[in-house]
Order: sequence, then structure tokens, then C-alpha cells
Amino acid sequence: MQYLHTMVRITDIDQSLNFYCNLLGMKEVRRKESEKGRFTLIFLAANDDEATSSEQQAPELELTWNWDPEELTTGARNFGHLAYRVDDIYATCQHLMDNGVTINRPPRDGHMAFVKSPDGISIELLQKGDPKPSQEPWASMENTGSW
Ligand SMILES: C[C@@H](O)C(=O)SC[C@H](NC(=O)CC[C@H](N)C(=O)O)C(=O)NCC(=O)O
Ligand code: NI
Repeated sequence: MQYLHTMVRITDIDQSLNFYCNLLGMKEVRRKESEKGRFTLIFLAANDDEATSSEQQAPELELTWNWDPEELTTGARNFGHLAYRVDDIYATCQHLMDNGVTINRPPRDGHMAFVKSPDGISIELLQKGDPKPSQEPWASMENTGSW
């Protein structure tokens, strides 16, 4: 068995592509429109995953946008988060914060941070390799989550 993707529903394509692609660096790999079902599917891959060998498809994030407006609750307790490994957690969090994203759990320990997507999906960011030495403003920044 091979892990293929995780699907999350979104309320706004532009806001979601700005967050996942422009800010987090993911790439759109394909898109499917359904006139009958009145929805759009957009498949994203993390940039490092593009290097995965062709026969081992990179795990993807499937964004589902239903054309008819719907309110998305923040989901049942059984869904936790999407996790990504980043080269520089401080630089990633700074770029997100500079573009208006709240750093719910700052990378105080140089290892782990949490943010949320425009639709409230929890995103865990983990530092590649060893944790970076603690630095400001992250060391003294308060959590806004329950982490
Ligand atoms: C392409 C493949 O990866 C899919 O996941 S298609 C699954 C299908 N999706 C939809 O019908 C999208 C629109 C629908 N209104 C929705 O919001 O899901 C489907 O069966 N979805 C049901 C589900 O629970 O995933
Ligand atoms: Ni799917």
C-alpha cells in the first residue's frame, strides 16, 4: 500500500494557494474541475517531494473547493494536523508572519512551530536536522494555541 494524499476542503482557492504555495512553497501539480459535481480539486506537492523518483509518487495535499458556498467547521477532534519539514524554521515562520499568518506555536526551541491555514487546518512545521539555537523574537513569543 502507498500513501497518496490528504484531502482538506477549502472556502477560497486564491487564499489557499497563497498560503500553501506562495507562503509555504508547495507546487500545484494538477487540477480537476467537475461541472456535474460542482467542485474543483487542486493537488499540491511539497517542493522537496518533487525530487521523489517517478514510480514513487510524492504524497500530495488535495484541496477540495465546492462551488456552492459552505461553512467549514474546524473539524472533528479526530483530525490533528498536516506536518512539513522545513530547511529553516525561523525563516519560514518569519516569512509567514510577514505575510499576516499567526504563528500559533512559535519555534521557541528551534524545532517545532504550528500555524493554521486560511480555513483553520493546523500545520506543523518541523526543523530539518538538529534544532537551531534559540533566538528572538521566537524565544519570548507567547503561544496562541494550546501547545
Ligand atoms: C480524486 C480523488 O482523490 C478524490 O478524493 S475524489 C472524492 C470525492 N470528492 C468529491 O466529490 C469532492 C466534492 C464533494 N462535494 C466533497 O466535498 O467531498 C468524494 O467522494 N468526496 C467525499 C469525501 O468525503 O471525500
Ligand atoms: Ni482524494
